[in-house]
Amino acid sequence: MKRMLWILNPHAGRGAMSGKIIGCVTAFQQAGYDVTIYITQGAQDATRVARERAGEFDRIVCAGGDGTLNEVITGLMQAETRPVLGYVPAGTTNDFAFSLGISKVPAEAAVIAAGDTLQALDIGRFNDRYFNYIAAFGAFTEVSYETPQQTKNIFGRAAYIIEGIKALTNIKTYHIRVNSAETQMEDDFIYGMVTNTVSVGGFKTIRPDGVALDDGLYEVLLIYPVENPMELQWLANDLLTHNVESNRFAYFRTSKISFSSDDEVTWTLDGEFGGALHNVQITNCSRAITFATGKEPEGKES
Ligand SMILES: Nc1ncnc2c1ncn2[C@@H]1O[C@H](COP(=O)(O)OP(=O)(O)OP(=O)(O)O)[C@@H](O)[C@H]1O
Repeated sequence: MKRMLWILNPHAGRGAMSGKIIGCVTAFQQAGYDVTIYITQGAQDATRVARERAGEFDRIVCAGGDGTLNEVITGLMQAETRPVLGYVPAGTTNDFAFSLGISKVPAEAAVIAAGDTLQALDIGRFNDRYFNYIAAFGAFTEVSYETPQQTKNIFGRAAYIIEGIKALTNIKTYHIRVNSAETQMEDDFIYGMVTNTVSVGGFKTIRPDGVALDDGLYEVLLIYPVENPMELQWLANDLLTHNVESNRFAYFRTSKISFSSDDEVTWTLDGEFGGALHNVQITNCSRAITFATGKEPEGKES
């Protein structure tokens, strides 16, 4: 029999998994798996268990929100062998899962998690940590925790965030040196994000050729300071209309990028606190994780 480790955060999504476990385990067993369930006991427990036990199983399935998924992926990145990863979303937002066509209904997600539709995913290495879909800094990073599902892409997401902070008067500016093979700059920024676009709830991409989750590239968006509410409005418009020629932000794609600053910059990784840091090195670990997904994972839906 195939062996599965199911790592489950009992508190994710305010206990969203309670009452759903029988349906999920049934789906796993019907797919031919002998299931071991591990209930996480606190922060970082999912990372430890994934790292230590990955080699014992044919598949690992995570049930939780973005935070738990991030922890499991971190554990897999640190493990010697990496079994296929399945995901039963049980958080409050689940941007990442929906962009991969994974069902909101746990028993349906379990069928996908145990299924044979597989997709390689790029994983971001962020100093000695990892992220699945987004690393961001700036004044609005708390807001980005709550990005709604209808936000379709990197620009839409940023524009939404900016809409949300129009009432704020003091937007902090960060002086940062940015270095990648494609771009070197030193400037003031109010916000920045490095993201695997499609996975930020983004079914549409700004490039007609589409953006893949396994192309080894991240999209980088760095927003320059705004002086007044009118400029903030123009910035939001440029983002919403995908005006990549705008001089209000810098936008490019890269596989490796570093940020350094004299002052500490607070980052978020997949919506969780990523640290207050002077130096950040981000590398795209191309196709590092094989993920069990639903249908049509990229660029097809809206
Ligand atoms: N037994 C536990 N008790 C308390 N916290 C836990 C436990 N197990 C895991 N955690 C922590 O809970 C954190 C939040 O989980 P997660 O992000 O998956 O759920 P969520 O916050 O409800 O979902 P979302 O982030 O999608 O809104 C994880 O980062 C993890 O460290």
